Amino acid sequence: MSFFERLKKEASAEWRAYTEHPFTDGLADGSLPEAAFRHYLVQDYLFLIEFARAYALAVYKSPGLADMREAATGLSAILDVEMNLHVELCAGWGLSPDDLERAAPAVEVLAYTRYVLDAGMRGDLLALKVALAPCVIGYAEIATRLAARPNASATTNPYRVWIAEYAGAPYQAVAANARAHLDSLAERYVTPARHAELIAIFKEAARLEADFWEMGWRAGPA
Ligand SMILES: Cc1ncc(C[n+]2csc(CCO)c2C)c(N)n1
Repeated sequence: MSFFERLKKEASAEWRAYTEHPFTDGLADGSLPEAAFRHYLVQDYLFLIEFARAYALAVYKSPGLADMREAATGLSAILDVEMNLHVELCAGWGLSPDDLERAAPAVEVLAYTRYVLDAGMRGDLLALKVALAPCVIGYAEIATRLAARPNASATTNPYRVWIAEYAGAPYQAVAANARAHLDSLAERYVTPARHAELIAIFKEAARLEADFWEMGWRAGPA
């Protein structure tokens, strides 16, 4: 079993609560209230700014050049690709990138991003990549599941662009690379004594992902 599979198995309750959250079903069939999606997306823009810092920290924490390049690719995927999706979708509501940057961050954004940055600052690159894994690999898994649903790509589904972005080949390749890199780091740096520490980090990050969906979900009409 790969290191990533092992993490997922050990954290199966947290992983399911995150990847099968009702918010994701609402995206798949288009039933998610717009207010919920909008709140999520604005907060996610702020989240991505902080996540870019975590990838920059991964560059700094990299023992070798190959690790550094992998982290730099992740940084660029956020700043040059993923945030464009947010800017385009938010422009549809009349929100500019400046408006997004000026929004007040929700506690869920602060909790998650501070947790990941702290795990990376006190730990090594492997600990940081374990904290980043639910985010990067989880979204690929979620989008693949959603894209297979009957209404996911229907023109009547307002969330089809979001699903297509994360289910599409370019993003799936980013996630596959992240997964392969995590497994290779684990081969180099995991010792039996570290398992508990790494599983705890993975569980916590998955739990904070579920809280992030929950934040969006609560912003929809009751
Ligand atoms: C709460 C939250 N979790 C995960 C992602 C997805 N994501 C964040 S960084 C990154 C790597 C490359 O862009 C990916 C896929 C998100 N947007 N928001």
